[in-house]
Amino acid sequence: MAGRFRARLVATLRAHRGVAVVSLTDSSDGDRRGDAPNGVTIEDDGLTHPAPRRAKPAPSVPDEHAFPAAAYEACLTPDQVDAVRAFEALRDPGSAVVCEADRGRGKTSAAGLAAAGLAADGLDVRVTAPSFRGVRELYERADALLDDLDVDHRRPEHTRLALDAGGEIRYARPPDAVDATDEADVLLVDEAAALPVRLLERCLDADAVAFTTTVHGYEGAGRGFDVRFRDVLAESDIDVTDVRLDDPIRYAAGDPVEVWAFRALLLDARPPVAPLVADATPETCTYDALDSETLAADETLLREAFGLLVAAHYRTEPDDLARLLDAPNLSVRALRHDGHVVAVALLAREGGLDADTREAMYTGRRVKGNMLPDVLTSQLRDERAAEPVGTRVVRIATHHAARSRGLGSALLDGVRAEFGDRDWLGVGYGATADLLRFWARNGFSTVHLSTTRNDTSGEYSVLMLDPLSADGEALAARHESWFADRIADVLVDALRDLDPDVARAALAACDATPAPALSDDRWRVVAGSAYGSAMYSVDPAPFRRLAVCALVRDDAPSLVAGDGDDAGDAADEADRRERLFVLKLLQCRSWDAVADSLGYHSTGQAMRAFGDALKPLCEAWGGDAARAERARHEDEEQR
Ligand SMILES: CC(=O)SCCNC(=O)CCNC(=O)[C@H](O)C(C)(C)COP(=O)(O)OP(=O)(O)OC[C@H]1O[C@@H](n2cnc3c(N)ncnc32)[C@H](O)[C@@H]1OP(=O)(O)O
Ligand SMILES: Nc1ncnc2c1ncn2[C@@H]1O[C@H](COP(=O)(O)OP(=O)(O)OP(=O)(O)O)[C@@H](O)[C@H]1O
Repeated sequence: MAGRFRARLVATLRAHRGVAVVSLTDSSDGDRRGDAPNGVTIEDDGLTHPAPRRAKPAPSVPDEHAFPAAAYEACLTPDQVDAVRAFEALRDPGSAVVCEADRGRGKTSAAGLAAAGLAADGLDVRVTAPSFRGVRELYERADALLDDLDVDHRRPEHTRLALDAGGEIRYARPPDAVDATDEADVLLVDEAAALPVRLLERCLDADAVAFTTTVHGYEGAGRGFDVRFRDVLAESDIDVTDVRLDDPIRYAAGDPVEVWAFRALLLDARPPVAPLVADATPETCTYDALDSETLAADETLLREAFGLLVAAHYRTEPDDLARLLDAPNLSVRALRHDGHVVAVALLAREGGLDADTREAMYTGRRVKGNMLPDVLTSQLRDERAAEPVGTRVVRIATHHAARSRGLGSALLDGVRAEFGDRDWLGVGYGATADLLRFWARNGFSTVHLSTTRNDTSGEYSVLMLDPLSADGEALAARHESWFADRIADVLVDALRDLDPDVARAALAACDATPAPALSDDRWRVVAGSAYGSAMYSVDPAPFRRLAVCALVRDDAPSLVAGDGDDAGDAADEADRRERLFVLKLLQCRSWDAVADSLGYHSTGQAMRAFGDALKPLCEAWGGDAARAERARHEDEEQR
């Protein structure tokens, strides 16, 4: 049997009850049991005694209900009735519903019945989920219920169901849904655990919001719905109604195939329980290579390592387990405390490609398993990029009970030491300001920001490199300096909606040293605008260049000159001025929008802060031209 994943499937199929196993044979001596056709041997008929039966608890219409009775008559289980009833709370602004269930318990269908009930009341219902595919069931239930109710409705678009009398059900991708919470009366978030907590928090801006989540399965382990988002909900003043569906619909209770699928695909893999790793520190841990043979042979270790990787990522699929066990270019490294996995990294060997393959990659052929060199080669047109060999950190995660004590960094140190004979370490991930800081502190430098958003998380990806050899240095250096050169033009275009804090963090993490390189004429415009009444709008380019230098260079001065009395206030204002540079100079927003989003009292105040922020830059880099301009303005003021 080729492949550890296939071997696992076969072994678990044989070990689990309720799975029929037949062999195809050449002989015609027929079956060993009963009436199988020639050439087929039934090894196990898979029948269980008694056969699993779907319990048929009769759902009934609750005595009191706000949605039409037909919504409850359409339910298949009493649990589903309770869920639809709980969704009634959404008719009141300021409410939230959390509906939890295992797979196949009918939660998406319950949300569909509720959506129809709400829309029939004239409400606009916005539905979001990691993909539209996941909410087709919701639309089917809603459509059928509206038919039952004789409510006239149309489907003008695939993703929109509009009631003639008003009210609609409309799908939006998660990033778009959170940008438009004020456009609907109710927001329904399906598979909420598969979304980043940052987006879930923004969902709370909706008038009324419901989250449905899978308890088990990869999504249930996803980062943070239970760990962090529950706390956010508890601390908010929103009225939360919780409801849980246990009655199975898709399968019978205890269905052997469901049990087998859970086990074989590790749908319930979890990191070790917190007390086992609570005392872990870099000093108590061992750095271990978990090769795929070891993982395949040690179920507990596999569950812990895979469980941690799943918990660190929004969208895990069965393919990921197959890759972990079989992909030749992947490997797993972990820190273990008392044998338990407390931090884990999935690594890929990338690059080291010969000239022909590099040329093919350059001309557009996908060369599998080379994400980072591929982007540098095919998008950034660097045909030499795939020559050096590197280690890409595909995923890394530290147990939630042991974060921020140096374990993630220690694991990266171990990886760096082990793979020090390669040219680079690299990483690509959905950029957030916190993660950028984590990687920057670990020596990684920004070389690229993607120009399209991730459909589900709304994040832009960042690519970072940590060079380990002279070839790695050369690769990183040319992409760092190119990134610093081109980023201003990207921020005004494809990245004009990038969060300014992500932009700041990405620029700060870039190890380039761009030079202002301004002519004296241009320094006079900049200094004239810092110290006098010259206007930046007559020649924005030098200001934009200076903004990049200020945000990228390690030796850039603070944008708040002098040591004020209150260092904390000065640091806050320096942060705000950096955001001002991003929004105004790099993303070219209007003064009104900038003042508004940064909390300046007026555009005048924002403009003065802008002028003041330029002064330290003139002093550090402006030379004689800027000094002379300053002196002339000071003379003028004294006169
Ligand atoms: C490619 C990818 O996978 S990108 C996605 C990364 N993974 C995730 O986002 C999953 C969820 N997050 C995690 O698992 C973790 O937060 C990780 C992997 C990002 C970081 O792991 P940690 O073990 O917390 O890292 P580590 O402790 O080394 O550094 C994190 C912080 O601790 C601080 N720190 C480092 N060493 C110490 C120490 N000895 N004592 C106290 N704090 C420390 C760092 O300064 C850093 O500060 P920050 O949190 O303010 O940024
Ligand atoms: N009230 C209902 N009427 C008709 N079919 C239903 C109803 N509720 C559930 N089902 C059927 O049961 C199956 C599971 O339902 P649904 O997709 O709503 O569950 P789920 O809990 O969201 O599951 P998953 O997380 O796997 O998507 C679907 O195939 C659906 O067609």
